[in-house]
Amino acid sequence: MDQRFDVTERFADGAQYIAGRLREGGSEGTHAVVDPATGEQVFSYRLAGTADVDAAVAAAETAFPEWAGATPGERSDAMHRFAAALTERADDLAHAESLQCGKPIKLSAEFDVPGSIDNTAFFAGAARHLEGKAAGEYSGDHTSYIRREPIGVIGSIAPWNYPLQMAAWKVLPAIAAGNTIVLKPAELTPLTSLMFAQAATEAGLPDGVVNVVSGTGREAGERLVSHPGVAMTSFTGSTAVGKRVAELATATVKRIHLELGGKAPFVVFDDADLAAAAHGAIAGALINTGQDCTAATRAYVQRPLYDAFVAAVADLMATVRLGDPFDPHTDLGPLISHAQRDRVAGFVERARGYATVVTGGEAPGGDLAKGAYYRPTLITGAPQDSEVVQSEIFGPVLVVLPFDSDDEGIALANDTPYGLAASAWSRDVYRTGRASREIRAGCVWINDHIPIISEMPHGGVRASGFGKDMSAYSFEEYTQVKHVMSDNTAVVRKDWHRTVFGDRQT
Ligand SMILES: NC(=O)c1ccc[n+]([C@@H]2O[C@H](COP(=O)([O-])OP(=O)(O)OC[C@H]3O[C@@H](n4cnc5c(N)ncnc54)[C@H](O)[C@@H]3O)[C@@H](O)[C@H]2O)c1
Ligand SMILES: C[N+](C)(C)CC=O
Repeated sequence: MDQRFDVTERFADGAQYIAGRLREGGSEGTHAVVDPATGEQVFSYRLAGTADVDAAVAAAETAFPEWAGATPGERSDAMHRFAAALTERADDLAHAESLQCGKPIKLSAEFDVPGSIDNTAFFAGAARHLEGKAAGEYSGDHTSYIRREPIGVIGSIAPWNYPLQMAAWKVLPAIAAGNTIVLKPAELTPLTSLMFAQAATEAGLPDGVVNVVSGTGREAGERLVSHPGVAMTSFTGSTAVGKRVAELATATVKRIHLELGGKAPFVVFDDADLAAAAHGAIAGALINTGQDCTAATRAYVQRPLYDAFVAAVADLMATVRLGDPFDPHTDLGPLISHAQRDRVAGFVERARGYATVVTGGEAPGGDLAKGAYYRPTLITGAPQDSEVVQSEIFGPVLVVLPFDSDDEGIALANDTPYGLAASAWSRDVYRTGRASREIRAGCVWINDHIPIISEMPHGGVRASGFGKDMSAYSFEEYTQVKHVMSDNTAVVRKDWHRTVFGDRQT
């Protein structure tokens, strides 16, 4: 463990952040945050029990009227201060993110943290842009107008792969719109969500606007989704858990937003820039050790480029530097846990029975043996209906398959239950245009794979869920539209009353 960041001291009061202060969880259980690069425990905390969730929801309910009643400009000012507070803490945030996830520090410092700060600044601006239809006399006798209102207390649940970014994506549009929130990060990775909430308080957001409960899905998560005081559930995680969350949220008629798993295709047409595509495949497949919902997982390469693409990707994979996440030269850190490493290895071992493991397919030895590391892995020859092509592996594994016609490439890209992201590689604008129209996904990149930006939405279709994170679309997810219709005629018996009462005099 890196000694520059004393987690135990920082979270000595506990890992629940309720009404503007840290406190111990009330569950019987404890949970250890483990540095996956070493297997050593970083921090142990008492998990949130259902009473902690209830207390957090109560704090959010108490804070709601004042926060919802603040002007958009006041909320915006507070969120600009929030962005500044995060900027001051950028190094600590990057450090904590790498410590709890095993992410290379260059990824935390150059992607996760600045991206989250930029999101905060974006939603500070979005707070002042409430969209609606024009007010007007649509019936002739009445003036109609739209109010865009906050929903209430939001209960959000996040995964472990990008804990800070996920906290930002859940919290920021919600509070910009005037809601208050209870966030449950994954139990493996609570640290940066807690620091994010602390920064909100330090920036002057009222106590109870942002609360964090650190607990398990079964106990804290299910209570949060079922809680009668929570008006909306927003969830990011696996499709399997998302289905359970949807069931629970539906039982209490909550609005739901589900960001679920992915199995992104990477379609390379025969006129593509081969070197660019091979580099893009490495970056897209290996970012965050492949633990990325939008990671390139299935490369479909048109036959004339297929052999050269496989060779180029295998060569590049051999140059990827696995190592200490805190070494600025490290490209690939460990997986989140030894259990996740073993899960990934299980997919690869089973694939040996029906496909070819071209490179990788093993954990490294030597100094890295105690961490949850796994070598970048390239698989060919897997049938389209096989497990490695159809299931989300969530590790540094890329499967490459050939295709012949453009029709076939697009059909194969669409042939999994998921629809989160995809990319198409070609120099021909008609081919990439067709791919962007016909591939069923929430995002299609052209000649790139992975970049995201605060102004544009992220979210899936089909088994990848529904709803949007980031952008003005996400802001709208966290507001509800109310129609106000005001009579202007001031007569007792209006024309339309005859539709109900007829012409009789009463
Ligand atoms: N679509 C996206 O934007 C996006 C982004 C990041 C990750 N993901 C997905 O997340 C998954 C990896 O993350 P994970 O392993 O943490 O996912 P997960 O579904 O196991 O857990 C996600 C969260 O749900 C909680 N949870 C578990 N069981 C629950 C229950 N019964 N009720 C309520 N909450 C429960 C967990 O504690 C965690 O906080 C992958 O499938 C990945 O694709 C999707
Ligand atoms: C958050 N994002 C889009 C970078 C990756 C999702 O796992």
